Amino acid sequence: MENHVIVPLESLELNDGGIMLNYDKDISALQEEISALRSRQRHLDHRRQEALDKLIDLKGSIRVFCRVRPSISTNYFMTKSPVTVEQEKIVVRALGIKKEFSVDRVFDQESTQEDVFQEVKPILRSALDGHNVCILAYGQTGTGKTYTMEGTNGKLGIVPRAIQELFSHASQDSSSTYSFSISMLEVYMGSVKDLLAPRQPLFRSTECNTASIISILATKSGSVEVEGLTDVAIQDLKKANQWYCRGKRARSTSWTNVNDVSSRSHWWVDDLFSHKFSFEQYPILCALALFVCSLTRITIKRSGGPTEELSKLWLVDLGGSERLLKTGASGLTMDEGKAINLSLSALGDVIAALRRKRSHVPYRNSKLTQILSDSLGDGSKVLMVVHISPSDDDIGETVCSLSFAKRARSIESTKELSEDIKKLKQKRIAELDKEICDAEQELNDLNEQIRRAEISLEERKKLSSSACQALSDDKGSPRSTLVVVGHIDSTESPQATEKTKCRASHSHGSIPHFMSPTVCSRQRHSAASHSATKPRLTKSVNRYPAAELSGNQSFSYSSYKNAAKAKSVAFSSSVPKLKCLPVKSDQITMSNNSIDSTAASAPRRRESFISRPAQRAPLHQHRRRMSSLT
Ligand SMILES: Nc1ncnc2c1ncn2[C@@H]1O[C@H](COP(=O)(O)OP(=O)(O)OP(=O)(O)O)[C@@H](O)[C@H]1O
Repeated sequence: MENHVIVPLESLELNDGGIMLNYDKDISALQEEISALRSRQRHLDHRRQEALDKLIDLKGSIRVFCRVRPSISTNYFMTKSPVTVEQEKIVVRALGIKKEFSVDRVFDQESTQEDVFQEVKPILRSALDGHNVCILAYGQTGTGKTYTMEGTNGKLGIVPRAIQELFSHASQDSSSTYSFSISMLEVYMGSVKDLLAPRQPLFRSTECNTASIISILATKSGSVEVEGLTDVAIQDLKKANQWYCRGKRARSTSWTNVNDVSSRSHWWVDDLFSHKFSFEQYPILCALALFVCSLTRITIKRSGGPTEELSKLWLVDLGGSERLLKTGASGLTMDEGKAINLSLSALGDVIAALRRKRSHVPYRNSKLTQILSDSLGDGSKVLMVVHISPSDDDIGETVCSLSFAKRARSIESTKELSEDIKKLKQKRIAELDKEICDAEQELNDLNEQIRRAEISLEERKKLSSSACQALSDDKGSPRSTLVVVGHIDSTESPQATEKTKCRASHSHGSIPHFMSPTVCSRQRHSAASHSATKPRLTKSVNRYPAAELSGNQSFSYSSYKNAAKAKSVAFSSSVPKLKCLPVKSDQITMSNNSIDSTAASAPRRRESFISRPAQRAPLHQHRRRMSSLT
């Protein structure tokens, strides 16, 4: 079986040393092109990052959103909701009192998971750019924190969408290499439980409990490490989802173990008298269900730039404490209530201190704020989604949650911006948005260009090594054939070009391309009918008498010099020159219908030549074999 190596004609250079394959030059030209594209890509990405930073800072690096849960009341005579919303404002009316709360964005009852995620997306880009990011869901139980963060099967929440987005971006960004890892934990009454560690039911025994307690360390560089926390490398989206689901299961399992409670959401109201647990158990269950903060951490490692960047994306479902008051819990439960209230109020204090740019930020006041301390402060981006219920019954808790939100964004709420400044701010935000959009568009185009250049480079490299092999491997691969593909005649029809392309591709197969009788005979015809090309051919060859022409379909070179000159006349190519490989003249036999000396300036068409370095078969032998086929 013969091996055919297709070589573009332009890659041949003939000089005193012989016929050259000049792939190296072509490869280095492509490498240079790729490196120029990459440098443009880095520059653009830097510009995009700067614009995004400015945009996020302008919008506020601590942003507070509010989401209103749809009404779930089945009461047809339900009174009008006390909560009304505007784009950036919530108004609560009760007992003739009207309270207004400003937030950065309100998601009303009709808003979808996609609407929420669109607002979250820019902050994720920030995490990929190397900033620590923290997204927190806060609110009364049953208001949709888990729905927003996790979602349901058909309506994915922020966490699965964020994971998808990270992987999707990583696969598109050819300027950097990203690696991700995931950790999941719960903070409960000042203890930390590792959700991805080998499973140990939290409440089965004291040993299990203590085994789950992990300490929090601050490193010299200022970053925070949760000592002993399982951190799993996630190579792809599928693995990421598997680990995320495992963490979620570990979380629900702990509740199931205690009480056979399948969900932490609505069970407590409906099941209060449903005989699932005794009245004595109930306050404890409430406390457990309400006061656990669930945290998912995605660690992002980005390399490819001058330095390796490491950032954390925290996705936090905060426990709510309000229901405790309604349950009349006492004893242990009240202690738990205090613990969670401490956590949440500590978080409020931290956020308020950061908003006011205070020099002292009280991170150490709770485990939660300690864990999040390097992701809430300077250079980090924080997003809190406060959840409220539209129901009249929950008015007290709604006001509590909104007061918390107000506290978190205290600077903005106390110092309202004038209309002019607001307009200027909006204008600048729109400009930055456009800048980011344009940069992203250009980056996508660049990515595509780089991808194509890399494919060409790979092809060149493969071709180069195959051609070298075919030319140099006299003994080892005696039957390898070099098929030279080049442009010759600008007058050939597109259909013929297609056929010759096809022939070139078929020459990879077991029948050598020059043995294809149909194409040859067609081309013989074609060459004969194109009498205009003949004089040019004769002219070019006549200038170099050593070049032998046989009929109108093939010729062979008997001297390198002549061949080199003939080629330079017939195919002076603008394509970068490739790797030089000396070959004896009789190793290459060119078979062709006609050669047009004007081809260099004419549009290219592909034509095939055959070189058989190993066999060194003279041209008449080729013809004999061809005729024996027909
Ligand atoms: N925006 C929404 N659209 C549709 N359904 C919602 C929405 N928000 C919440 N729900 C539904 O309301 C119920 C309670 O929501 P969820 O369990 O997310 O509340 P939660 O605040 O996480 O409660 P807990 O604090 O107990 O975990 C769920 O059945 C959920 O599907």
